[in-house]
Amino acid sequence: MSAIPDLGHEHVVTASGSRSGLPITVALHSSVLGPALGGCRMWTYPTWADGQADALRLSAAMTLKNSAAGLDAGGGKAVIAVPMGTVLGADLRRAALLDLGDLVETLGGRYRTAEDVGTTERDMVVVRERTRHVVGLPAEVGGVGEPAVGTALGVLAAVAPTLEEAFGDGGIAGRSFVVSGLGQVGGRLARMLAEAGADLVVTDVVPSKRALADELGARWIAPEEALVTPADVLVPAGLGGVLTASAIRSLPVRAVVGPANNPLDERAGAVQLAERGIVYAPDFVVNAGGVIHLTLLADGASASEVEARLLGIGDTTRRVLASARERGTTPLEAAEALAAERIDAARLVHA
Ligand SMILES: NC(=O)c1ccc[n+]([C@@H]2O[C@H](COP(=O)([O-])OP(=O)(O)OC[C@H]3O[C@@H](n4cnc5c(N)ncnc54)[C@H](O)[C@@H]3O)[C@@H](O)[C@H]2O)c1
Repeated sequence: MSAIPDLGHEHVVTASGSRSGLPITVALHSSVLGPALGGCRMWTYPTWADGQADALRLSAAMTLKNSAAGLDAGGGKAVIAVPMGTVLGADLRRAALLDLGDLVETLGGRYRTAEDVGTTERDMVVVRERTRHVVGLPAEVGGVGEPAVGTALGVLAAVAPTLEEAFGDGGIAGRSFVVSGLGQVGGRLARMLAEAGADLVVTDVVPSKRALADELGARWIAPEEALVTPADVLVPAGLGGVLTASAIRSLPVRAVVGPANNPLDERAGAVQLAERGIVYAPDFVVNAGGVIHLTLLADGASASEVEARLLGIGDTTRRVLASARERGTTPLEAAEALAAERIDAARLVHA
C-alpha cells in the first residue's frame, strides 16, 4: 500500500506561544526517510484551525518533495497563525519566533525548521536562540543562506523537459512565459528566463516590481490577467491555489511549471489540465531546489555537488512526465508514485 496520500501525521502540536500568545503549529508528517525538514510560514489566517490545517497539508507535501528529490529527509512544516487585523510589530515577531524555537525544541531534532513565506533567514537567527534544529541561517553566522536561488535554478532545470513534453523541443529562446509573482524565486527565475531568450510577460501584486519588468524588457500585465494571457507557459510564482477549476477551463497556455507550492486549488485540477492537453510539471518536484540547497549544504556537500543535484530536477521532471504519458496517469499521480517508492522501500528496511 502506498505511503501517500493519506494525511496521517506522526506528530502534530498546536500551542499558544507563551510570549506571543499566537497559535503555532508544528506538523511532523513523516520521518521515515530521516529527520523532517520544512519551513515555517508566518501568515494571516481567519482562525488558528486554518493555520493548523495549512500546516497539515504543507507538511504532507514536504514528505513528497523531500522524497522525490532523493533527500534523506522527512516532511514537516510549522505555521505561526497571525489573527486577521493583528499588526506584527518587531517585538511580537521576535516573541513568536522564540516561541517557535521552543516548540521545535520539544521534538528533539525530529523536525528541523527553516524560512518560508512570511519568514526570512534573519528570523531563523532568532529561532536559533531557542533551538539548534534550524537550517538556512545567513552565511555571516555560519549558515548556508536562504534557499531561493536553489529553488529558481531547480525550476529552470525543469523548464526544458516540460517544453519537450508540450512542444517536442526544450529550447527556451523564443518561447513565451507568463511569470506571476516576482518575489525571491519568481524574480530570479524571470531574470534567468530572460537571459535564456524567453519572451516574457510578468506581474506581481506589488506595483514596484514593475521596475524589474522594465529592466528585463518584459511586458507587464495586471495580476488578474495572469491566467487569461495567452502564452506557451504559465509560471505560478506567488501563493498557492490559483489554478481553480474555472481558471483551468480557459487557461490559454500549453504548459505550467513554477515554484509556487500547491498551485492547484483542488487535486482534480491535475486531471482537468491533462484533459485540456496542458502539461503540468508537479510543484513539489520542480520546486525542490530550496530543500536540496539547505539539506546538502548543511550536510557539508560541495557547491558543485549541490549544482548537480539541482540540475537533476530536470531529469526527475522528465521521468515523471514520461511515466505519466506511458501509464496514462496525470504527472501529479506519477510524481506521488515516485515519492512513495522511496518511502515504502525505507519502511520495509525499518520493519
Ligand atoms: N523561497 C523558496 O526557496 C521556495 C521554495 C519552494 C517553494 N516556494 C514557493 O514559491 C512561491 C514563491 O516563493 P517566494 O519565496 O518567491 O515568495 P515571496 O514572498 O518572496 O514572493 C511571492 C511574490 O508573489 C507576489 N504575489 C502574491 N500574490 C500574487 C498574485 N495573486 N499575483 C501576482 N503576484 C502575487 C508577492 O507580492 C511576492 O512578490 C511560494 O508559493 C513558495 O511557497 C518557495
